[in-house]
Amino acid sequence: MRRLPPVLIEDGCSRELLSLIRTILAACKEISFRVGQGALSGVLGSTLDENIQGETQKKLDVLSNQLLKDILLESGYVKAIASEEEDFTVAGNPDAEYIVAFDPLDGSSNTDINSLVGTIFSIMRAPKGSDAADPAIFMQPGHQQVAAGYVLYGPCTTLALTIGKGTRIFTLDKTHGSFMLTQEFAKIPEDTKEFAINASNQRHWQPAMQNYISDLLAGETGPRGKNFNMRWIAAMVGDVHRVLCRGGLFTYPADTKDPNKPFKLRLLYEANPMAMLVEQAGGMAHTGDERILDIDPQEIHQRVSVILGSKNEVETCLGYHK
Ligand SMILES: O=P(O)(O)OC[C@H]1O[C@](O)(COP(=O)(O)O)[C@@H](O)[C@@H]1O
Ligand SMILES: [Mg+2]
Ligand SMILES: [Mg+2]
Repeated sequence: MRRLPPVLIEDGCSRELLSLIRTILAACKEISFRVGQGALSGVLGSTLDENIQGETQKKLDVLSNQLLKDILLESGYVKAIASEEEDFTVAGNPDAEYIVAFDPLDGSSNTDINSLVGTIFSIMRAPKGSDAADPAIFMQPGHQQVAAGYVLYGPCTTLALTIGKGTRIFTLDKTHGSFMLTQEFAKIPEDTKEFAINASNQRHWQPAMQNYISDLLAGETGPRGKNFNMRWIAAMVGDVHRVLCRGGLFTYPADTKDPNKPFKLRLLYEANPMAMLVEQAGGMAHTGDERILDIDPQEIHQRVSVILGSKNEVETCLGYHK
């Protein structure tokens, strides 16, 4: 079984990018350990604080963010970082080549129930001559990402990673702390009978999504002529991992529940990296209006609607949006 560094070098990964990825993974190994300690870690439960997006921060959100931020900034490999748990971008080494956006702990409401959580990251090049303190360096469409990945802290700790040459899956060998290649190339089946959506929002969806989901639920007796199963982990990282493993459609569509917040998932550190991983595994990732990776971001915590997964099923869903 092969370790991560030689695999990435074979894929043409530069030494500097490899060092940056290994730096992120060093923090993720520490997060994996803390998450795995559960109640023994002393960091379950919520803080008294909210992030800039008005969401209560879990103690593990804050700890994971601090671990990633410290190790990345100390490494000298990043010019700037953007995080779900930071109000603004943070400047790093002005001479570094890369910038990193991350969701330190995705699905953090799952920490208290011993369910799936993960870290999602997106790596881009800093534009030449850019100022490390200028948030505009993150305003690049997702197709410019040079690498994207997530680390899923589940019964085992799994890394899905792409540097634009397919999506590979690694498993953390906790006996010696190395990520080992356990799936050469993830390939999302084009067809599926499984979908994931938070159905409690159903009455707030737009008509296109209402119609699409009601046709899935009608199963054999409806226009689709086949039965569909439904799953919802409440952590995008867990739902996308299932899609990478066995296909499916995952969506968090626009809704009218809160007129100030029509979308849930964040573009820079949730939708973009997941879209790259999914496309590199042969799937599709769309908002309903456009390809996620083609969106020009306007601000670091921007939210978007997400429809991703098995190609033919995403296309069918998009057919309802025309
Ligand atoms: O609360 P809901 O509607 O089930 O939303 C779940 C979604 O929210 C998220 O948990 C948001 O991520 P964070 O935990 O990083 O805020 C997604 O991972 C997930 O798909
Ligand atoms: Mg998240
Ligand atoms: Mg998070």
